[in-house]
Amino acid sequence: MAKTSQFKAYDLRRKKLHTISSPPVKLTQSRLERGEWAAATKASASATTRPSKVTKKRGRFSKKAATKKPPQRAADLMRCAASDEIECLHCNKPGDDQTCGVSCYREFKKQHFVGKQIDIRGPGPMGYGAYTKPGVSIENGQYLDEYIGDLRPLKSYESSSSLYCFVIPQTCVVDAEKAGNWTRFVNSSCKPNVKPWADFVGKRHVIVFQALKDIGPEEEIVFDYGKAYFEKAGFECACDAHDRRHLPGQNEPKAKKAGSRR
Ligand SMILES: C[S@@+](CC[C@H](N)C(=O)[O-])C[C@H]1O[C@@H](n2cnc3c(N)ncnc32)[C@H](O)[C@@H]1O
Repeated sequence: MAKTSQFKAYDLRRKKLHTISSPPVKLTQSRLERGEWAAATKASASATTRPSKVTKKRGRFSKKAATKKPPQRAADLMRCAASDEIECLHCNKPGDDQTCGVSCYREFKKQHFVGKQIDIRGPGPMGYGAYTKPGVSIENGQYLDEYIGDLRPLKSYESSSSLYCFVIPQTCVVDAEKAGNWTRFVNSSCKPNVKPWADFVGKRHVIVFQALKDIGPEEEIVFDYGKAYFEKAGFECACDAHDRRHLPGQNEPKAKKAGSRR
């Protein structure tokens, strides 16, 4: 089971570090609630194998669906099938290469991830946010970290009210509402400085954040959640790239102040 602890945030107004009330809890790797997966697997198996008139007549029930086992561990779920169509972000070898595996994942984390160089600050108008620490800079193109959380069945996405979900196509939903790492605090902006990618490292599915530009010290890390996120959430984006609340991609950017140069 993934280790948990609590997040600390710096309150700029009170100039004090405080513990953010739980949830969320801090994770070092994604976690999976086995009961939830067992129930989802059972439900989808019974939906597939329920004998309709036609299937009963033919006596053909889906054996595969009936025998499908729920994942036991997060790592099992995130493992992707070896294939020459996917490339590891660390070794750049195709996924069916024997030398690519868990060591690529460990090395990639060690070489790139900047979690220790990030501060959580807030609460502010958008709740908490993630910032580079004083003196820390991140180069354009650098991978910052992996988005982790509770791994939920894909089917749960539509009915979920969580505003912390990423979908890994054909795999699962990563939901960081109750638990995750610092990336769960990354707010949305129409002027993003990072972008999340669904990719592969060491035969594992990952969602990784990559810098879109050089990021300076004490700068907020932000990405563009996209219009669909705000439509599902039922509120508009309040980022400061625009004068008023808006849906990403819809409104004109902030009007230039009188006298400002092009
Ligand atoms: C993934 S969380 C980001 C962390 C969050 N600020 C917190 O304190 O937990 C997404 C939530 O942050 C807030 N948020 C982030 N970016 C926003 C934006 N551009 N406009 C309005 N709300 C935003 C919304 O409440 C949204 O549901």
